[in-house]
Amino acid sequence: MHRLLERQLKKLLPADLPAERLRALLDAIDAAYIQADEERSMLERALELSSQELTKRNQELKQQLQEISTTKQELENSVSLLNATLNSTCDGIIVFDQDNRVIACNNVFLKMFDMRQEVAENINKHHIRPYLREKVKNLDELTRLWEFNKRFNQRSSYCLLEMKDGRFIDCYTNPRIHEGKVLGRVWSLSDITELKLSEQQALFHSYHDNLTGLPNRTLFHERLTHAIERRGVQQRDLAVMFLDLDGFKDINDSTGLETGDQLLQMAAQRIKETLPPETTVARYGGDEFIVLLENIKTSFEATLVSERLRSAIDRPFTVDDQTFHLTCSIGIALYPTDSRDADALIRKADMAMNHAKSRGRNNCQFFADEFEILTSHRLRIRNNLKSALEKNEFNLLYQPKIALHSNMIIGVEALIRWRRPSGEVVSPAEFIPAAEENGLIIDIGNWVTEEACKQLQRWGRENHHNFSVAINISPFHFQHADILSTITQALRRYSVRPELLEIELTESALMEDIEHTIEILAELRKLGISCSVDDFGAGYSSLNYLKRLPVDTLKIDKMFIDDITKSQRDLALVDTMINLAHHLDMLVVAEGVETEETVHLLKEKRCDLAQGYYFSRPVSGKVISEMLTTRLQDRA
Ligand SMILES: Nc1nc2c(ncn2[C@@H]2O[C@H](COP(=O)(O)O[C@H]3[C@@H](O)[C@H](n4cnc5c(=O)[nH]c(N)nc54)O[C@@H]3COP(=O)(O)O)[C@@H](O)[C@H]2O)c(=O)[nH]1
Repeated sequence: MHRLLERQLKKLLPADLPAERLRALLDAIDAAYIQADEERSMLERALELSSQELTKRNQELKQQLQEISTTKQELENSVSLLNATLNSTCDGIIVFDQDNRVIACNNVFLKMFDMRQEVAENINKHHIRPYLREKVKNLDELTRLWEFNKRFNQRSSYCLLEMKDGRFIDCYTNPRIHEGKVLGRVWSLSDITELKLSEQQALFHSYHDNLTGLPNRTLFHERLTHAIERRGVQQRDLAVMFLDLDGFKDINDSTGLETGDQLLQMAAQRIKETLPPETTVARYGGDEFIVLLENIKTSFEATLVSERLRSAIDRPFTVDDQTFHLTCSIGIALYPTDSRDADALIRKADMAMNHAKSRGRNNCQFFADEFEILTSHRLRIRNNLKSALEKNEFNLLYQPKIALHSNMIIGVEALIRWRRPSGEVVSPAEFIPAAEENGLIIDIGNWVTEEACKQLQRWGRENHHNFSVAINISPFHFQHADILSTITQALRRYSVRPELLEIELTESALMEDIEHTIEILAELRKLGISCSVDDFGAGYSSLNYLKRLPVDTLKIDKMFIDDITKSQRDLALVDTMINLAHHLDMLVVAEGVETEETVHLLKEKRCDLAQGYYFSRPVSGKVISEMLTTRLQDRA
């Protein structure tokens, strides 16, 4: 204790205060001071400590604030990046949390579903369904996807939405997974309408014919196969009808492709309209159509349908003020009678159609087993042609052409024959079409040219000059081979004058590529080789082409000549053809003359030349030599 305080206390306290009590008092005061000192220093210490703590805390808080601000900045950056990303994709995006609440969606999504932002944000599973029902056609598909997502919440899933407004929307969903826990789902939606439409278009084109819009042969085959499968259960019959427009190629060749196309479209429409709406009608090829009749009870039903089809095609067609008359040939194969197999039914209906055609067109024919034999015969012919050429099984016969005013043979038509080693003679009417199919017609045509020139040389050596040979050139040969060089080489090889050779071309051959034809005929004419139009009137005769073509002779088809003695109409037609040819400075040959009466009438009508069994059947070159010698002797 401070000495001054101690002295003051002693002065104030009674002097008789016992020393031990004074001591105790002073000690107590001393102790109180010491304690107060201690407390003060403790307080000071405490104050000092809490100030340090506050400073530290303050610093920490500052740091935390800094961190929060940085985090906020980063968060804002991320959100803006996320929004920019969401809105820069072409896909609609919508993100859900685990309770199916919308967390985010982009503008594409809003536009896709014609939805406002606040509506999207408040979507929940209760009101989304009626909303989607209004827009989505195949809601079942979406329901299926939701169920799948619920069951397999860690998997991605997909569905295609068909919207009621015709759009197609592709939906992909992916789970949002964090540390193994599913936090929700991200849906990505793309509008694939254009893709889908072009896919549908491509699919349509692969199953339909471009020109007529009818199913094509692939689709027909599929439908027939399905119908056969269903038949197994239902036990009802089917009919496959093969329909081919008669002589359509000639029309196409003479009028041009555009008119031909329009006619095909009109014919397709007529066929469709004639049949019940559920019937499958397909375009099988150029002018071929095929029909599938389901649930027929008797073959008579098929006959009735084919009659309806034939009369529908029989009505005149008008294209650009031009009227066309078409007919068709129909072949029918029945399930299960003719076959239980789709390919076989089509093949047999085709065979029956070919048979209907060979019976004179505008016909309907049911399949019969013997057609298969006929077809295989045709196939055999086709396969044997090559070796026939190599083995020299062909020969030429010659049919005289008579000048009606003088009864003299002025030339011959060369007609090919095929004599098989067995002795069987195959008619050119059978093997020429087969040779045209397999391309051998060019080799055969070249052989005929060579052989005819060789024979002309022989006749020349026998002093039969000024006497021409006409050779038949097939359309395929004329259009696809270098006919000019074949002919000039053969003429040169056998030293034959070009004026002695004539070529015969049918109307269809002449019209196939008219400009090319005119060019070649002009070249031939320059060389001195003449040309005649064979079977005039049998094809689709166009006076327009006659005017333009450099042809010298017109050969009237046998079918017009046959009846001129009985039919005034036919006689009038032949008369008109003769006059027409004369006006165009052409000679006229009547084909297939068989009677004296016919010859008489032809002379009356001033026909120039005639050819036919009345004068002579086709005979060998040797017989022709004899004929020429006899006539020369007769004249002498
Ligand atoms: N590309 C080639 N085609 C040829 C060749 N040789 C013949 N052919 C063509 O084959 C078809 C059938 O010919 P073919 O059996 O020889 O019959 C011809 C005559 O024999 C026959 N004809 C002649 N006169 C009469 C008759 O009075 N009555 C009667 N019933 N038939 C008769 O007509 C055929 C002549 O036809 P066309 O040539 O049309 O004038 C036939 O289309 C031949 O063209 C060949 O080498 N190449």
